[in-house]
Amino acid sequence: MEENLLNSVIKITKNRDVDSLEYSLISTIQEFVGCTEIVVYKDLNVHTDLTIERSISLKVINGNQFEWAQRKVVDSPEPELLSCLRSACIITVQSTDGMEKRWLPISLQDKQIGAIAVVCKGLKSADQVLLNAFCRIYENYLFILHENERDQLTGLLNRQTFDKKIKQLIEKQVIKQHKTAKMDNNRKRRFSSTSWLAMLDIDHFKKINDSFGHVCGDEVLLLLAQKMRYFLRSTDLIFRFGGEEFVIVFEPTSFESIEKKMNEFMEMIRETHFPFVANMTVSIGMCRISPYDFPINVLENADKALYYAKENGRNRLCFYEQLMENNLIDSNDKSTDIDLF
Ligand SMILES: Nc1nc2c(ncn2[C@@H]2O[C@H](COP(=O)(O)OP(=O)(O)OP(=O)(O)O)[C@@H](O)[C@H]2O)c(=O)[nH]1
Repeated sequence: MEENLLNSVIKITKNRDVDSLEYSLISTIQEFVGCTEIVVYKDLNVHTDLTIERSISLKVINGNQFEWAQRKVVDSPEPELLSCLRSACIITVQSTDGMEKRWLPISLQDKQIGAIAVVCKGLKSADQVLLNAFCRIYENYLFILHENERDQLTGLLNRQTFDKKIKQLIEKQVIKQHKTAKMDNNRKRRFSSTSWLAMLDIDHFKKINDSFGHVCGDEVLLLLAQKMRYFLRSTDLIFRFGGEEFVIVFEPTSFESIEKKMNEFMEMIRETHFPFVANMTVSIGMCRISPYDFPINVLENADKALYYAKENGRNRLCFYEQLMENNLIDSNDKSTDIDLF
């Protein structure tokens, strides 16, 4: 038992990203505590209202089948989950059939950021100790990973995390493509939307820095990051690539909807009163993410579209595929300066 426990701690702390950490945590709780359901909830904290996401969950069906579910925003969180988040206390509810549901709070730098919910058949005190200990190990390790994955100024994902996240997304698309290939045509149409990548750069940002200093420039960057988190879906991935350049990876959707969404976003930025700047605008280059793309090619395509937007008036949204179709850029053009890590 002790050796198994040590091995499970080693397994948890071997992870190098938050998603795999949560997967390990749930598997370990299941192995040592034995629950019928385990869910990791996160408070996304992007809107003034609470926005809760189910980060990952495991359900045991018929005693031996496991059903994993991925990221999803929870529309109506249970009152016990909300109490757990607000009070930072463990909440337990017992039902008449002997089942028990327990919510354990998770904090990061003294701030409640989520909770782990488990459903079990009455927990012995040794199991309760174990469960608490696993949650604390997860919490400590989450802090380290969080520091590694996030940009210090804006709290957005950093450049180093991009490669790993986009590889995961492309892998998922390949699997989905294989599944879609077996579907009939009507269902295929519904599933045919692709993911998109946007590269966004503030126009004339240097002027803000030069006129008001870097601290004021930083404040503008911070406010823009908040606007992005507020405007975009919690499942879209937002990275700060450094300086005044941001990259967004969108969930699969049609060209029409992403174009509409990004035009609305640009309009919102134009209408926002940023400190020190009368009218701040951004330029955006976008491209599709296809299942067999290499991450660097996707970045290059978006960068070419962004370069075109900058060279042709700024304050514009340009799609790589449209520019190519209209022969406005050349696919062999090597004008981009993307870092290869
Ligand atoms: N405040 C602040 N400024 C930064 C940071 N990183 C880079 N910069 C500044 O961002 C500015 C980028 O300037 P340029 O690349 O010339 O771009 P621009 O002035 O936005 O012009 P266009 O992109 O062509 O519209 C430079 O002044 C950098 O010093 C940062 O973390 N904080």
